[in-house]
Amino acid sequence: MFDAISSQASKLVNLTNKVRGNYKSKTKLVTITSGKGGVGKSTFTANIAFLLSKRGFKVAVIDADIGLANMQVLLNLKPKVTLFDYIDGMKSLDEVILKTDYEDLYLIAGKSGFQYSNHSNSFIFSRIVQDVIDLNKFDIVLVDTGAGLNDYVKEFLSISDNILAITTTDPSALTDVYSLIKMLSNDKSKLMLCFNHTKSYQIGNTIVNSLINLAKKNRLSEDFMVKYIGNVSTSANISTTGRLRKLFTKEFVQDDSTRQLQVIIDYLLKNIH
Ligand SMILES: Nc1ncnc2c1ncn2[C@@H]1O[C@H](COP(=O)(O)OP(=O)(O)OP(=O)(O)O)[C@@H](O)[C@H]1O
Repeated sequence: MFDAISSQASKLVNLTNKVRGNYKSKTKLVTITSGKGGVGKSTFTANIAFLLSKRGFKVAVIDADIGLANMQVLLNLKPKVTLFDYIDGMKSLDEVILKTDYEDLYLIAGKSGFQYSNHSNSFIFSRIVQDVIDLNKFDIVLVDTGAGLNDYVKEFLSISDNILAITTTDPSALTDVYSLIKMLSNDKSKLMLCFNHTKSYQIGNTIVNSLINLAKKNRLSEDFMVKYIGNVSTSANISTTGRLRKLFTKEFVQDDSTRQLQVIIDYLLKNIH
């Protein structure tokens, strides 16, 4: 299934490239996902976006968690327009790119309670990502996918080469991450992986090595690389700021968790293309 979606996606990208000629946007795309729900994916996305903007990059977040969008809560916005208004042709792209209270940080909001069946899966969602890239206005676009591996998530993954997965050490989260690895190994070159609710960097490293060994044992593609890029501890400041619609990386600059996320940003900036 992913193969089919992926080959459909690359056809679409080739077609768009032809129309665009040799023009290449400066915008880099990073897609943030998780196998299991509730592991902290949206919290990571919002705070990574903020830290990137503080480092001087112009950043747009696309809330692609179709049906369960909550990025607007973390970024403290009450959007009247969402990506669906653009997809349905009711608003222009500029009209759905919302300025947040944070300098150089923009949001294209999703919509909670959206019914999957309203839109058939025909690459209408991921096209907005390509259109934002084509604007050539942002340095980095972060796409926050839903949890799990439904067709919408697969669609967003298929158009991205920089994929970051968030997991915890929980066995069910690891099982889901391994399913993600298995799927991506068919036609991607790498997955960046980081651990939330994980105090020690070393624990994450040990688990990633076990996942790599399992992949070898199951003869997944040898060209596919899983790259461990860091960990974030459990912190009461993270849950509290989330509840207050604030960002822990802004409110608690010196916290361990903020420093840990900065390490992840360092890796991202050196390795995304
Ligand atoms: N390291 C952490 N320490 C303490 N609380 C955390 C941490 N990471 C996330 N949380 C809290 O866990 C909850 C779930 O986080 P979040 O909404 O980011 O997860 P998610 O993976 O995006 O969930 P979903 O699958 O529903 O989109 C939130 O209340 C958040 O504040």
